[in-house]
Amino acid sequence: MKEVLIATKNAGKVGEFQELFAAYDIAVKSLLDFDEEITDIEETGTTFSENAAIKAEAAMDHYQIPVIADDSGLEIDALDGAPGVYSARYAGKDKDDDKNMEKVLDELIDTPLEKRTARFVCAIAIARPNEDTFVKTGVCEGSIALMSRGANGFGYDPIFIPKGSDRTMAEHTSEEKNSISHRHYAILQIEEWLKDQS
Ligand SMILES: O=c1nc[nH]c2c1ncn2[C@H]1C[C@H](O)[C@@H](COP(=O)(O)OP(=O)(O)OP(=O)(O)O)O1
Ligand SMILES: [Mg+2]
Repeated sequence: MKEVLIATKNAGKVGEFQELFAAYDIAVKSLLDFDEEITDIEETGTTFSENAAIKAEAAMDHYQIPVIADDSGLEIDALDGAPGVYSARYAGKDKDDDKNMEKVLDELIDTPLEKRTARFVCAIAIARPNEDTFVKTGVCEGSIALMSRGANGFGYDPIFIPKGSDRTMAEHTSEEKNSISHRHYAILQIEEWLKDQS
């Protein structure tokens, strides 16, 4: 089975890529599998696409193999698109999912349900030695719940209700999430490349 390196240290993402790439017969390795630390890659871009390319290229430069990176996050309309590219570090550098969700819920405390529209965005970059990097994006529309519910998934899943559902993403099974997620839609756009790998 072919193996692909995902330049991420987020175990939640790794698990989803493992599930989603199984359909292409591709096994997943991540930066969590290497003892040797590639120093924390700084996400200095202003868009998900820029940050995905930065992460993929940094790891590709280091290992000299094709690398995939995922930069993703939550855009909330009532907060002018925040937390956006700052999703992981919204409540501070320690990247605490619970604190991040609490901050969002606090900021939306006076915002009624119909004005809590939001979306998950996922940019996936593929960087290869001596070739141009390309980036594709997927989106999952929804809204922010009034309180956190559910235990599946990761990140902001307990406060995100996908459009058309009455459950939070964290109340969806992984199979359900993987058929509607921003990550799923981004991966559909790199299908050709994935099929060439296996
Ligand atoms: O499916 C998702 N369900 C819930 N939350 C999600 C999802 N996808 C991204 N998110 C949130 C988590 C984190 O707050 C931010 C990603 O930030 P992002 O910089 O891309 O990832 P990260 O720093 O955790 O790991 P890394 O940069 O090593 O890939 O958006
Ligand atoms: Mg990050």
